[in-house]
Amino acid sequence: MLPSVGIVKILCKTLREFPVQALVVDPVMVSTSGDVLAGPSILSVFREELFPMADIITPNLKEASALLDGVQLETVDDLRSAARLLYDMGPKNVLVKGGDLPDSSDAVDILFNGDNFYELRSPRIKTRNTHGTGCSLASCIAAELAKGYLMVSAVKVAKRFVETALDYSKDIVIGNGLQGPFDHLLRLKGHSQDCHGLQAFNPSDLLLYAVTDSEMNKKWGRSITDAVKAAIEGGATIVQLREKDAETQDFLESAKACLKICHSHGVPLLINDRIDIALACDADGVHVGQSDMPAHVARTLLGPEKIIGVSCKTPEQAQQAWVDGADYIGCGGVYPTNTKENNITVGLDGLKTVCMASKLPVVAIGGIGVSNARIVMEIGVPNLKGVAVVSALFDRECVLTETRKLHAMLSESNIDGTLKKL
Ligand SMILES: Cc1ncc(COP(=O)(O)OP(=O)(O)O)c(N)n1
Ligand SMILES: Cc1ncsc1CCOP(=O)(O)O
Ligand SMILES: [Mg+2]
Repeated sequence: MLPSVGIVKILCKTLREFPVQALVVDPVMVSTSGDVLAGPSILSVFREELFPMADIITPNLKEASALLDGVQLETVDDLRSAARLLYDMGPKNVLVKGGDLPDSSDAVDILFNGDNFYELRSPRIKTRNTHGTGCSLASCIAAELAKGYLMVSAVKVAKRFVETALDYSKDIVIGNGLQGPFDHLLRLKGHSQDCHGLQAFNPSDLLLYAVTDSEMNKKWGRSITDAVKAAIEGGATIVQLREKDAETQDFLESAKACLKICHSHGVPLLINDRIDIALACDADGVHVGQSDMPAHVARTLLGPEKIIGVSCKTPEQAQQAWVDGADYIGCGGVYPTNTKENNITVGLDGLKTVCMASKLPVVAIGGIGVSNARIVMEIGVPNLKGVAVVSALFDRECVLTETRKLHAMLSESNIDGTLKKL
C-alpha cells in the first residue's frame, strides 16, 4: 500500500539502488470491498516510475479502470484491451483480475506478457471471506518467482492457491466485520490429524504402494478385502483400489470394507479414477491419470485434506500436477507391463527426468517387483519415495509372502542416501 507520491518515489529510488530479482506490483488503490486506499494523485507516478520497473502488475477491475482514466471494464474482451494498454506503460506482464466482473459465473483473470494472452478461470466462490485476496495472490506470485518459476506458472499456482483457500475457508467466521480473511494456512493443515486419527499425507507412505486388481484377485479366488488385509500384513504402506470392471455398488461396498481394514492398521486408502466412490466412502484420497478427472477439479471436490496423486510421464505433466494441488505423482510405466494396455514405457531415464522436474514426491509404477525394485529405488533422486505394484503382489498365489519379500527388499535399499530399516 503506497499512499503518497513521495513514498512511491523513495521506493523507486531504493529499487534502482538495490535491484531485486523480481518485482510484483499490486497497485493497491481500491479494495474489493470498495475502500479507497490511494487517491488519484498516485496515478502518474505509478504509470511513469513504478510500472516500468515491474515484472508484473496485478490491478483489480477498479484499479485497472482508474489507471486507464476511468474507462468502463465490463467484459472479458474489455479486460484484454485493458491488459494491453497497461502493458504499454512498461511492466513486463500484466494480470488484470476480473473477480468483480458482472455477469460471470467464473472468476476470470487475464494475463498478458506482450505476446500472449492467458485467460485464467476459476469457479466464483460465494463467501464473505474475501478480505486480502488480492494481497495474497500478489504475495504468492512473488514467492513462486523467488523460487525461480516462470511467470505463467507462478500466476497459475497463486490463483489455484487463492481459489482453494477461499473455498476451504468459505464458511469460517473471524471477527465481526462484513468481510473476513480466508485461511492462508490450509497447506499446513495437511500435517494435522484427520477425523479418523490417521496422520495426513506423509510422502514416506509411498514406499510400498499396493494397487489392487479385481481380475487378478478373482483369478486367485480371493476377495478384495482378503487381498488388502494380506498386503497390509506383508508391509504395504499405502493401498489403492484399482477396480476397473467393478459395478459401482460393489465397488462402494468393497471400498468401505477396505477402508476399515486400512484404518485399523494406520494405512491410507486411495481410490483409482472414481472421485464419487472416494467421496461416498470418505477414502483418504484418489489417484487420477491424464485423461481422468483433472486434479484441480478433484482437489476442489475433495477439499484440502485428502490425498491426490496424478500419473505423469513428462516434466510438464509433473509441473501441472503441482499447480493443480496434487500431493504426489505416479511415474511410469517404468518397465513394460501386462496390467495396463497400451501403456507407454518411460524407462529409468524417463523416471529420473520426471523426478528431477517434480516438486512433488514420486512413486514409480509399471513392471516393478522384487527383481528390479532395488534398481529403481537406487536411481539416486531424493523425491523418489517408493514403488507402486500390481501384479507382483496380486497376480501371485500368496499376497502376504510376496508383499513381505518386497517390503524386506525396499527396507534394505538405499533411499535418500540413508540405509533405511523399517
Ligand atoms: C500410483 C499410480 N500411478 C499411476 C497410475 C495409473 O493411472 P492412470 O494413468 O489413470 O491409469 P489407470 O490406472 O486408471 O488405468 C495408477 N493407477 N497409480
Ligand atoms: C496402472 C499402471 N500405470 C502405469 S503402469 C501400470 C500398471 C502397473 O502394474 P504392474 O505392477 O502389474 O506392472
Ligand atoms: Mg486412471
